[in-house]
Amino acid sequence: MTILDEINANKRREVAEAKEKISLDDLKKSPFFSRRTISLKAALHKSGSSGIIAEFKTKSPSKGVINENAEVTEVTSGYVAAGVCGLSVLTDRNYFGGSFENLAKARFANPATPILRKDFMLDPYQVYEAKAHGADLILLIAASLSKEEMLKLTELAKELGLEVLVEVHTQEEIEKLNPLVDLVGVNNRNLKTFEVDVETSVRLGKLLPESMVRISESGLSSVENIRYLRKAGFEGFLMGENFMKTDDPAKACAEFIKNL
Ligand SMILES: O=C(O)c1ccccc1NCC(=O)[C@H](O)[C@H](O)COP(=O)(O)O
Repeated sequence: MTILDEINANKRREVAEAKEKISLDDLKKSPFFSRRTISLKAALHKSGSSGIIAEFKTKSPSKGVINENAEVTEVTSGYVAAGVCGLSVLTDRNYFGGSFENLAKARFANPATPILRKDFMLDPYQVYEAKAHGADLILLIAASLSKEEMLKLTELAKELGLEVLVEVHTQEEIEKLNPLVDLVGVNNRNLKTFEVDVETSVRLGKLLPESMVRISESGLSSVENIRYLRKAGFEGFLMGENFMKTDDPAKACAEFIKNL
């Protein structure tokens, strides 16, 4: 069993429990449900965009505890002041220390910035949850879904006004993309071995449909990484640990963006 299999099995249990506690009708009553969402794609295409999508991530399966003191409002508003074009907030509690509370806090603090609900999405119920807690887009991990499942979740997200970022790590996973997908993220981290290789983005980037907005995810730690990936056609760069492992993630992010 890989870590992704384990996380997904746990997620299925969590979703079943959540459905018992909060009905779809209740999720639809959230004040966030009628909110107009913000496009990450548009933010990436704005002239002068840094392309950085900074993640609030306090722990991970590969690194354990990354930062136990970070406070979501302070860090995410600092990221926005630093010039990121989007935020990613983990909502998985067991493996990443995330929560819906963090997502809602980031939403309140950053009303004009696109926010990704970063979680392991397997069930349509989770798409409603994302909208109800203030997200603008969701992540679908191709390794966890069939082409048909991915299409259904994408259609629902689009219906609710959410953008869809599909994460791929292999050529076979690219075959699962559908025309409704807004952005494609190449994960540089192999979720079976945790090995990180930026060349994965360059290799798979060449195989992606021309029209797709490309995001490189994981293991990015230097300005040189970003320049190299920009030349390879990437417009977005999802970065978590590099900022979160410092005492002041927002300051680290500001210094990084200043040097881009
Ligand atoms: O980060 C992990 O250890 C991990 C393990 C299993 C599944 C997913 C995992 N990470 C999720 C992510 O996509 C990253 O948090 C994101 O790309 C940022 O990566 P990084 O900049 O390396 O923190």
